[in-house]
Amino acid sequence: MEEGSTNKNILKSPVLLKYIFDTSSLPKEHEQLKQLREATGQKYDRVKSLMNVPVDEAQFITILLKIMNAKKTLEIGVFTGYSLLATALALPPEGKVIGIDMDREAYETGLPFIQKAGMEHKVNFMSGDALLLLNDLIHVSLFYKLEI
Ligand SMILES: C[S@@+](CC[C@H](N)C(=O)[O-])C[C@H]1O[C@@H](n2cnc3c(N)ncnc32)[C@H](O)[C@@H]1O
Repeated sequence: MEEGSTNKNILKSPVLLKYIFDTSSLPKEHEQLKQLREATGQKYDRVKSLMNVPVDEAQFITILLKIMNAKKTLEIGVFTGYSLLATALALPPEGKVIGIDMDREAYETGLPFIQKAGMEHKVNFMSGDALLLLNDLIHVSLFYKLEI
């Protein structure tokens, strides 16, 4: 299977997928995303590593975020942070992404690459059960009339 590809890829034609990966997706992958993906593959088994979005899907998310001119995003389920970092890279300098995951160790596996990419200032990671934390976020923002 092509590096960075999984059976979760958007494209289902293996030949077209290989062409797009070789000529576009992999050459365009940000160096820190590549390193985060490799570090995830080294720490976790193949099945668990596949929890990260594949490279083509992350690039599709990037396009959507840019078209929308997104400034604030919420990521529920971060794992080692591949899509979190792809999101942070796509946001403008003042952009913010709140990431929630109960698995802090997984987030900390990807954190050095978020830092090396200079994106840590955009990321607010919350460790815990998203169902509970989202309720807290709603109540705090309503109480303080905050725009989260
Ligand atoms: C598929 S992975 C996320 C992958 C990530 N979005 C990416 O593409 O790089 C799903 C993550 O959701 C987390 N998760 C599952 N249920 C959760 C919950 N109730 N609250 C917080 N995190 C949860 C798991 O710990 C896991 O890390």
